Amino acid sequence: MDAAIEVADLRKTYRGRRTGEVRAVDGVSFRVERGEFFGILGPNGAGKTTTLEIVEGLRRPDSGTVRLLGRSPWPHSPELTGRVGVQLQASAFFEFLSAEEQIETFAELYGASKTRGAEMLELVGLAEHANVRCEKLSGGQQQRLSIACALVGDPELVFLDEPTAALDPQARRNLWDLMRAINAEGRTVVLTTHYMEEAEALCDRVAIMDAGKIRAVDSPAGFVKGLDAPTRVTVAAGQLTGERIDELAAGEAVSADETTVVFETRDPRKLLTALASDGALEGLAVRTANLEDVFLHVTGREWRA
Ligand SMILES: Nc1ncnc2c1ncn2[C@@H]1O[C@H](COP(=O)(O)OP(=O)(O)OP(=O)(O)O)[C@@H](O)[C@H]1O
Repeated sequence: MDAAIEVADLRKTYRGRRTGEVRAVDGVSFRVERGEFFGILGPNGAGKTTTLEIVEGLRRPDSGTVRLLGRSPWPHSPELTGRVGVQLQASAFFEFLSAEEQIETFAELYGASKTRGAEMLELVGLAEHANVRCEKLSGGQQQRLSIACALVGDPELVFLDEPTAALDPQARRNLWDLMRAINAEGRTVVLTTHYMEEAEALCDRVAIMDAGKIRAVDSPAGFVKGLDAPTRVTVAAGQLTGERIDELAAGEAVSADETTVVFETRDPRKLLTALASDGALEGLAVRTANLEDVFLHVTGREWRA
């Protein structure tokens, strides 16, 4: 079976009078398997949206090739229409339509039934707001409606471009559950995000993008493991003697001041067991490496989303 997406050496340069030349996409290649939850993670301006638009067939690259479910998305391929769902920005809605009218418009476009439209509103938790005009929906509700519209044609592959941008934490978590459910149904999901924890929580694999290039692709756990970074274990000072601190550090890095003792260990389980038996767990905080550390390692720059 063909891969869901195969992208080879994509390039796109924008030329503006004020901005000059911007190499938005600068030699991007990646492959997404069917059923995968694939993330493109990068700070603002990294080139995520441009990449996605090219892959979706909405924008033409200067060079490079894209295969979407085994076909070229450019020029427009009618065979891909129902098979691929693209989440449009909520601002693309007709604001005077109700949620129900909006999804029915999309359903018609994709040749889906009105019933399917109603089911999708139900799925994203908007059934009770079916008669509310789009402009009156909250930000989170509009994002959910745009996801419902992307799903109405029953696509195999769904593109979501920063779906949780500007949402409050609760609305974001709700959308995470929805995205997980969409993927669990067997659909391939491609998500762009500049939220580290979102990529970490949802994606099977993540492409880290910066300045028009994909710097690395791996699973979140694979990235962190590859870093081989120590775990930082912090406890409140005053619970351990200096001698005991050295003993527990067992030759690994440790720092102490008046308020805290910070161990950097590659064997956190052993250290935590020892701290527990010493009764020295007050103020305990454990921090393992995360994608932020990975970004720094991969790009040489601090994360600046
Ligand atoms: N239509 C355009 N004309 C000129 N420059 C553009 C255009 N669209 C994007 N750019 C520039 O190309 C670069 C990549 O933008 P793009 O929107 O693809 O990045 P992004 O990673 O999606 O960022 P964001 O999260 O801010 O949308 C940026 O420097 C941006 O200013």
